[in-house]
Amino acid sequence: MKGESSGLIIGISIGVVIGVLLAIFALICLRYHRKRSQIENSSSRRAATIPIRTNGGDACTILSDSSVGTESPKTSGLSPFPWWIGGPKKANVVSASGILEFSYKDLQKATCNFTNVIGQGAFGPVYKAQMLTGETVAVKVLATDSNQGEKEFQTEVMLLGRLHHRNLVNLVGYCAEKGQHMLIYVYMSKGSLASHLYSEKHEQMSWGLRVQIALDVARGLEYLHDGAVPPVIHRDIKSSNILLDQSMRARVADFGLSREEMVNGHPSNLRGTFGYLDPEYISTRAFTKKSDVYSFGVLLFELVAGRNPQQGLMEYVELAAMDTEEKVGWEEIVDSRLGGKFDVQELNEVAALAYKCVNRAPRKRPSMRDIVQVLSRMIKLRHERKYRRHSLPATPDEFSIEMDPPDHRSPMSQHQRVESVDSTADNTSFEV
Ligand SMILES: Nc1ncnc2c1ncn2[C@@H]1O[C@H](COP(=O)(O)OP(=O)(O)OP(=O)(O)O)[C@@H](O)[C@H]1O
Repeated sequence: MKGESSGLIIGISIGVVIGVLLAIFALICLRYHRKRSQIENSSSRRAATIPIRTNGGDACTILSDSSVGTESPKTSGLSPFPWWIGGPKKANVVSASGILEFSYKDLQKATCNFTNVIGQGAFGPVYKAQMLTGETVAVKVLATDSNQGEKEFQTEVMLLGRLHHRNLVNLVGYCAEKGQHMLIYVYMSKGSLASHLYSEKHEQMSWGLRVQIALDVARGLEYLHDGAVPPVIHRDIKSSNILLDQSMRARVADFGLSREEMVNGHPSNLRGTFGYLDPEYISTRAFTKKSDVYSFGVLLFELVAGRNPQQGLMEYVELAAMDTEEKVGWEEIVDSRLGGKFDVQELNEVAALAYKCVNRAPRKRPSMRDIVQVLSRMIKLRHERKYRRHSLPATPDEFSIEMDPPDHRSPMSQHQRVESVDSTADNTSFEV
């Protein structure tokens, strides 16, 4: 009798254990299917809503529409962040916007316990992170004293995640753990335009490169103003927010972040950076696309003159403008470090364009689309001149034209560059 009852107890126990195991298994299967369909939904939702420009070479190659698969990035070769395949398990959850969520632990490892500082901004420090796959990203840790709540942060990430362009420093992921908010961006190995303009440790930038950078920035802004849905106003265009990649192509950083300009540690109710701020915005407090155009105009003058807008650049420009006649006479302000190696006509056109951008009356300023047309036409003409020079004997005054710096880009990216010049060929007749 005793033996029978203990047999019964053992039988019931085994039954219960098997039952529990089966229930756990069923739960795991259910969760797996739910997660899979969630990822599929988010991917297809994203594919349908991301405003991706396909004209010319402007479509982003990192997170483009075609790179978004319907599988989890863990297993799919069509991951929105392809190099992450096979990375640590917890780190690649896809959020609703299609942006990857990284784990704090992995970022801690990748940044050598947050010691690889590459910069410090008003939001907080920026770290270089070496991922296990060998890829490098930049991790921006947002200040913990920020008032931004979890929900606002997720909303911001979702909004940022929609914006992709080859002239933007694209957001690739985020981390919201241990009370920290971090944004993970494409790593720009050559640092900021400001450091190239003002730091002794960099080589001087040629005139040709400066115009190319201006066009890259203009294209990034044109996308934000006219390509993104809804449109985005940058609000803080300045040389430290322009970052350069390995081949010195420029991308606009820090777009879409909500932040107030701090004065002595207190919010000033103004957003942007002194020296680049549209005077109209200062008086009306209304920031428009044309306020970005104003800041872009200041940036153009900065590229021409190699002077810091926070150290009297615009006063210097206003003085010089007294001796100019639209597209004539701007040589006076050119950066002496160019050693006279610049195309006089291009210089005058760029300066005249910049002067239109900083017009006190916003409606008289050109749009970013107009600006892209003027700059791309200038580069196209330069290419044509270069081509002609190769096929005809050079005339004496052509010797003063500065050649483009040698292009160290890959054959693929060189091809894209030619495409981007050609893509504007049909609509380059606009004159600002
Ligand atoms: N994606 C990136 N790749 C490489 N370096 C970066 C990247 N993002 C930022 N940095 C570096 O970190 C620095 C600080 O960047 P951050 O955007 O936080 O501040 P900032 O633009 O310099 O100033 P502010 O916050 O006042 O706008 C940059 O100047 C740059 O040198």
